[in-house]
Amino acid sequence: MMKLDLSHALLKEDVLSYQDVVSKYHDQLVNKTGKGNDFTGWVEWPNNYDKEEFDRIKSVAKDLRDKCEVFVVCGIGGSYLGSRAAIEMINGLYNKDKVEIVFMGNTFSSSYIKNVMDYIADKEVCVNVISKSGTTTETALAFRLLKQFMEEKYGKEEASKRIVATTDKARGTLKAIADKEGYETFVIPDDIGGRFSVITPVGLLPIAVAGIDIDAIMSGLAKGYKDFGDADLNKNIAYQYAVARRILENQGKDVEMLVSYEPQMNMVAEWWKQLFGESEGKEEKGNLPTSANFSTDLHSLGQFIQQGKKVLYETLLLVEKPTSDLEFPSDPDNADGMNYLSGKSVDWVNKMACKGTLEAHEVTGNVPNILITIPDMGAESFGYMCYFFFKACAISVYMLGVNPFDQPGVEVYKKNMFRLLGKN
Ligand SMILES: O=P(O)(O)OC[C@H]1O[C@](O)(CO)[C@@H](O)[C@@H]1O
Repeated sequence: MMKLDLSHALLKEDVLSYQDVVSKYHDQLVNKTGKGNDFTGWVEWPNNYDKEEFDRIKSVAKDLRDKCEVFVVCGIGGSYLGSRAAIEMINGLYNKDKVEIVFMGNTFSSSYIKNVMDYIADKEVCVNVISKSGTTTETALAFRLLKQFMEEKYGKEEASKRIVATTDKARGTLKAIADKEGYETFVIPDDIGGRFSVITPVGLLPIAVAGIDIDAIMSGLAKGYKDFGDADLNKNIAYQYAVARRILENQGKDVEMLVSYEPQMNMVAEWWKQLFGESEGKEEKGNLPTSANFSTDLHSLGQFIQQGKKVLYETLLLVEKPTSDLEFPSDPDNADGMNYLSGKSVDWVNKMACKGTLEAHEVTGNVPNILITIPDMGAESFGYMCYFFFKACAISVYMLGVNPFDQPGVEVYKKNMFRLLGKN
């Protein structure tokens, strides 16, 4: 389903020579003996997720789809990136589905928040507020505004039927509010951290409300579980990718740029950045995860990649089959001189741009390229890809000697902000 090609990665070490270290960390991950083992619930999730809750997600989503034109997802970080990534990847950027998904709670920007509130004012609205901790300030601030908006628009009783809370089973102020107001609730498992939570109700409810087949996501996840479950590096491309990242870091490459040639994959890159950035950016270690969309960004960042400081490697996240394609027309005048492409498919042009760029960056620019190819941008591929990156991330970060599953550094800004806001 997915392919990994390391032949353009300019690796100076053999990936397979890392078998012993990979086996050690694989054992720690699956036996829950490694760092942060309290947060490895995602490993077995494809087998042991709560099937009753899963069915409830589908029926609640159907209900919400009947009720609303706009579904507001209120969350930040892992509590919104995964669902947005899936929805944009699978549905595309200008989707004509009857329900529009809008994101809030991911910023303090008053301009953005007001913009959303004005936009939804005269529409039929339902809300999903999502927070594992139940105390995240961006989400809490936006949700208070949304709650008041919903109660003014629909009255308290109807509003409470249109708001769904996804949060911890017992902790946090969001759980207390949900209980008091009688909201439908979904639980974020204790042992799955935010950046791994797209495969739980956190991601699955908004994705289902967007009309996407979440059974297909879980089936892709199960296939990923099977294909990326082997400690043997020869058989596990997720682990090969994990090792290649570390080898490139040893070669002085401190920045990993995830590159896609599909604009609807941009949010997948944002999701991937949180996954790798929060997992490995600790103890002054780790690659900086960044991203670009080609060919668009070849006209901005392309110059740096080709000839700038040699700090980065590219990880191309390629799509074999586009969601749709079109044939380039001929024009008898040929005033634009583009007839050389007449009859060709636009996706073929995109793929030739990719081929030419790979050669330019790798051969002329000496920039290593890791190639990951997914078959399409469907729901099953999304689930499969999630499991690939989860496993790769865990092993790659264990190889750095740090805990992949915490994020202590994020607290520093929060502490300063609370002091300035006068919170006690
Ligand atoms: O779901 P919560 O608890 O609101 O957290 C949102 C995000 O904030 C962080 O905790 C960082 O502060 C992320 O790890 C998390 O995904």
